[in-house]
Amino acid sequence: MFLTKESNTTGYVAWDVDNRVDDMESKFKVLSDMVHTTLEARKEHDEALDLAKMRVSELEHDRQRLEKRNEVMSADLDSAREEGRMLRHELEKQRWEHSRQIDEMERRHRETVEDLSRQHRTAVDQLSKELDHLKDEEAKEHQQRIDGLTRHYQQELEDEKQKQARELQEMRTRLGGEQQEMELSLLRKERELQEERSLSEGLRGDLERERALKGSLQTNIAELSASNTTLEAKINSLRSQVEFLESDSKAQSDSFASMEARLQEALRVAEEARQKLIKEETERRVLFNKYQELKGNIRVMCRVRPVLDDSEGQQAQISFPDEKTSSEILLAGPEERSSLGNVTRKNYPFEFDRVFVPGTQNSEIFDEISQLVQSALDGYNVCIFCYGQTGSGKTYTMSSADGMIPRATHMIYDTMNKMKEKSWEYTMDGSFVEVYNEDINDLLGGDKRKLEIRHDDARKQTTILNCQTVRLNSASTVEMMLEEAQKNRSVAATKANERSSRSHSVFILKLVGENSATGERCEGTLNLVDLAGSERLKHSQAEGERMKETQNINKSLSCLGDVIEALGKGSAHIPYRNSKLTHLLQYSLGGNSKTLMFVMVSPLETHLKETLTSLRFATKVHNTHIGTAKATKKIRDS
Ligand SMILES: Nc1ncnc2c1ncn2[C@@H]1O[C@H](COP(=O)(O)OP(=O)(O)OP(=O)(O)O)[C@@H](O)[C@H]1O
Repeated sequence: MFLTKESNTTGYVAWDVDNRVDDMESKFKVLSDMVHTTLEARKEHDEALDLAKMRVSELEHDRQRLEKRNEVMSADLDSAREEGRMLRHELEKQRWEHSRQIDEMERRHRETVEDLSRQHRTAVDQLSKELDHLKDEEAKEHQQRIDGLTRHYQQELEDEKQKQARELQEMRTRLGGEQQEMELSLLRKERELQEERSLSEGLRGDLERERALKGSLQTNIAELSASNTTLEAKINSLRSQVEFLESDSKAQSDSFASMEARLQEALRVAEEARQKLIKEETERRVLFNKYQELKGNIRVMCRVRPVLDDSEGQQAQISFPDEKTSSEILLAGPEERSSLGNVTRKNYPFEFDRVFVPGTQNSEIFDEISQLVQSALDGYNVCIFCYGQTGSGKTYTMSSADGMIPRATHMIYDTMNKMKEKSWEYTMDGSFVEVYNEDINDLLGGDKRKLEIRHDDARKQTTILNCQTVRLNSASTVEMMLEEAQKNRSVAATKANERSSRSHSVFILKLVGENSATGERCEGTLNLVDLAGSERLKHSQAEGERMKETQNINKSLSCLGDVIEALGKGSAHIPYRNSKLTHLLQYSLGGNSKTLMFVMVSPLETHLKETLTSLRFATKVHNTHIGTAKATKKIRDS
């Protein structure tokens, strides 16, 4: 193929010479620029080469200079080495010289020391000889002084002995006299005790007499009120006669005057009888409470419930040996098998203030405690407990329809009404609480706020803040109150009995009496306490809520025991605050109050162990003697 004018090769057009010349020229220019640049670079390289060459010759010069210096320095080093060797030699020489001198000095020093020690030993020997001599002299002198002092003190001792013997003799004589006097005063005291005993016997007699007197007074009152009625009838008939006779005759007016005089006389006799009655009542109170004090302020009674039906199981062997005093109970313990196979039973006798056999009715029980209810009316703080295992009859005794609570309130009403004749006006307020898991709950509903215990130390009274109190002014209010309490207790548990065995219930009656004639005022409290089932003391396998309950019941029952024990011992600190129950009953347990504990006993063989535990606890309480009670009574400021 040939290039033609029409050839259309990109950037190359044949026959376009001018363009090709321009192109060539520009290429040539580029080439000449390149040559020029290369030449300049070469010139620069040449210059750099010259410079390097110069530097090489400089370095060569330096190397030669350094070599020369090196030679000089190695010559110096050689001479220094030679010098070092000579110095070492010199040092060795010096060291040898020194050690020789040291040895020499040591030898001389040793000789000096030996010399000195020889001198020292001689001096010490000399001194010890002198010391021995001095010691001998001193010892002799001391011995002489000791001998002198011994003689002197022996003389003094002898004198003192004689003096003591004389004094002993005198004391013996004096003691003999005093002993005689003591024996005499002991005899006197015994006589006084005898007299006190006969006085107490006398008091008992007095009380009996007072009782008889009271009976006769009551008959007198009845007679007087009968004669009063007759007199009133007479007065009426006389009045009509007077009206009739007032027609004016002298005889009529005389007879009217004599009748008037007789009437006045009758009224005066009636007033005298009334005054005497008031006085007798005050005396009765004093004698009655003295009699109570003689019996002791903590009393324990035992009640055995009957077997309810055959399905209850085998009956335990319980007997009541002393029918006369009704104060003993004898239990045949569980069967024990000896190694020879003989079966025996141990006997467990217990004695209390009173033991009630299974058939006893609530009315009989109440007869026994009515005196304590009377004490509450007389201004004492009284506490009646029911203690025992579940199902032993606590609730039956305390709050069944004819239990102690309704009976006590009825008796109080009757007494309150009778006391009005003797110028006593009473008010009775009741509250009902339960202590469950160390919390106090209001069994009468209340306002659901937390209950708090408040003590008034001056009045020896306790109040429960936020607790509903009901003024009990009729028998029906008590029944309504008990119903309400039972309802609230049942709400708290599926079975009412279940709850009653797990909590303590406390029925509190506050009694305030005022006598308008004598100005006397008294404030008493009657607490009726149904305790939680005591067998829970043992059941510790319970869990959760039940475990908490069991622990709280255990705690409060053992605290009750501790409080009674501390009171019996007369301890300075009584641990009332260790449980809610004892804290609540603080003023109703102890020296200033009267306490009665009922220990309830089941008649069944299966409950034998629990029965023994309950009776042992009750015996501990029975053996406690608590000091004299005092009524909260004062004469009103006039
Ligand atoms: N003296 C008695 N005469 C007749 N029945 C009685 C007597 N004592 C108890 N009972 C009956 O025995 C049963 C158990 O008595 P109660 O509920 O009073 O026992 P409790 O000790 O209060 O038990 P808990 O600790 O569970 O409250 C009741 O059915 C009750 O009526």
